[in-house]
Order: sequence, then structure tokens, then C-alpha cells
Amino acid sequence: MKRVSLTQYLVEQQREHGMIPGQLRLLIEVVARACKRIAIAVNKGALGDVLGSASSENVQGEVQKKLDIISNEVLIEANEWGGHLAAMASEEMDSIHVVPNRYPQGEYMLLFDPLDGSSNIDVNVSIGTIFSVLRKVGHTRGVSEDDFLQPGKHQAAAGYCIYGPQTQLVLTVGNGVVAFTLDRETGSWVLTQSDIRIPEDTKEFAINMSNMRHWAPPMRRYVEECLAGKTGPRGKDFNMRWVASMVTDVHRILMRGGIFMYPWDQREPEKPGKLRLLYEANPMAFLVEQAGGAATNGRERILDVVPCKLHERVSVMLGSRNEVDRVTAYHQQTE
Ligand SMILES: O=P(O)(O)OC[C@H]1O[C@](O)(COP(=O)(O)O)[C@@H](O)[C@@H]1O
Ligand SMILES: [Mg+2]
Ligand SMILES: [Mg+2]
Repeated sequence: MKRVSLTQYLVEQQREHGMIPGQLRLLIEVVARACKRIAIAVNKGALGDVLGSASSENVQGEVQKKLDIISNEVLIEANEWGGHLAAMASEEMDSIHVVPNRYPQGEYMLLFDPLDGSSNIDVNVSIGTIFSVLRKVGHTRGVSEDDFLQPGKHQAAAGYCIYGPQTQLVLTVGNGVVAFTLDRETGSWVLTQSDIRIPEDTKEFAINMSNMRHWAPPMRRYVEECLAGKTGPRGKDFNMRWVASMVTDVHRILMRGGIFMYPWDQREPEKPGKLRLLYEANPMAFLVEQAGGAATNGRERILDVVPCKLHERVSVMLGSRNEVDRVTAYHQQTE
């Protein structure tokens, strides 16, 4: 079988399909290289002294894990040098990181959740890195936080790296979704799946059920109907999965279908949800739509939401189209 590398795939997207300019190709390669370095740190675990918490909190008041900080530093350092970027934003940083003038400058902006699934680091369960690429619009000099406040439909590329039994990079540049597997012997990313498609129907849902008592009525209705199984209104039995690493839950959905939900709940009623729009929901929504699925916040398409601030939160319902349409309709009916 002919092995296609990440570089070959990207060159093809650039030259034959005209999907990406050269700068974006190089930027994605730098992100992929950084993910390789993070994968090495993840694999070392206790041997590399990377497990456990650091003594700091991030802007959302969450205690940072050592790997959150290491992964953030790896991504910043790699992309400052060769990323063709104007600036970066991360779940782990209070404000944007403008690329200093001494480095090559570019027109792109990189956003990331450097380490997703932090609660799974110390228990050796799959975790990941999520990234999104936007282009700076307008010709104003310099770059500010406002430049990042674009709806997700403007993303030029998005993807994630999953650190699981295999290390995989899943990517979209707006021309479908592809997956690469890291060949540890050669150190290269090899294309292992192209044209990933999410089936329209599913019998598998993913949600943190322990929050059920806090949900809004439409959310409760949807899940109760799933739980009622064959003799309930849905007329079929559902299975449930919840890894608590968004990367891993969404990866499963891209591989075999399903619906993932992290809805608004009453624990923090003033926040629209737990997940972050710019670092988690937007890149995953772009991937899911490119794979034929759907992604909403219960009211509208996630990719249409115009962010008001960098660390904005959002309700998330994504995956197999017919299930996402159903749970979205339940929310819309109650408005
Ligand atoms: O413990 P919970 O609330 O079920 O949280 C699970 C969710 O929180 C997250 O872990 C948040 O990600 P971080 O690890 O980047 O903070 C998501 O990946 C996941 O879907
Ligand atoms: Mg996360
Ligand atoms: Mg994180």
C-alpha cells in the first residue's frame, strides 16, 4: 500500500485542490510537529515527571496540570519560530500571545486547547490537543483580541491530536476530514483514513449523566427518551459512553457515529455551557460538519455563533445529524 504522509497530503491540498495557501500548509506542519513533542511527554508519564498538578490556576479558575502547562509551552515555542502567525490564543492563557517582531510574521491566528481531558492525565486514559486556525481580516496594523472574535465558519483549518493507544492527527482544511497515525519508528504522520463520514443515525449518546438533575427540560426529555429504549417513544435501545475527554468522545463519534452533548445546566446558570467556543466547540464543530454531521448549541449552528470574548463558553450538541436535529428541535420548541 502506498504511504501518504501529512506533507504529501497538504501539498496535494495546496497544489491540486487549491484548498490551502503555502503559509497555512507550513503552519499545520508546525502544529503537527509540536503535537509529536507533546505525545512524547504524554508517553513518558511518571518517567518524565509530567503527571500531577502544577501550583497554578488558569483564567477560568481551574487548577492547571503539569501537562497543561508543558503542552501550552510546546505549542507557543514551536509556532513562534516557524508558524507564519500573527498571534495565538490558548485556553491556558489569560490573553492573546502576539508573535514578537523578531520572528517571521504571518496573517494567521492559531487557537488551541493544549491538553484536553486534563482529569484523565493521571489515570492513563486518552487525552488530546485541539486546534483551530483563523485568518486575520482587515488591514489594520498589529493584532488584537477583537481579531479573534470571528464565528467558527471562518476557520481556515481545524483538528486535534489524540494521545491514545495510537497517536493520531485528525484534520480538516475545509475539504473533508482525514486522519493520520504517527509511525513511531519513522517519526512520520501516515494517512490512515480519508473521507471520514459520520452516519446520520446512531444508537449511542455521550453526556455526563451525573448532571441530569441540573439540565433544562428539553435536554432531560431527549435523554429520558433514549433511556426508555425499545418500549419508549424512540422504539430502540441506546448505549451510552462518556470518557470525559472531549477529544476522545468526539473521536469515537467521527469513527462510528453517536451524539455528544455538554449542555447548559443550573450549576452555573450565567454561563452558556462548560466547553469553550473558540478552543473546543468551534474546531470540533468544523470537523463534525465536514464529516457530514451537525453541531449546535441547542438553538443555532455552533459555527454561526459570533463570540463576544476570547474565553466564551457554549452549550454543545454534535455528531450524527438526525439526533442533533432532534435534540435541537426539542430546545427550539420550548422557546
Ligand atoms: O468532568 P466533566 O464535566 O464530565 O468534564 C468533561 C469535559 O471537560 C473537558 O475535560 C474540558 O477540557 P480540559 O481538560 O481542556 O479542561 C472536556 O474535554 C470534557 O468533555
Ligand atoms: Mg478541553
Ligand atoms: Mg485543556
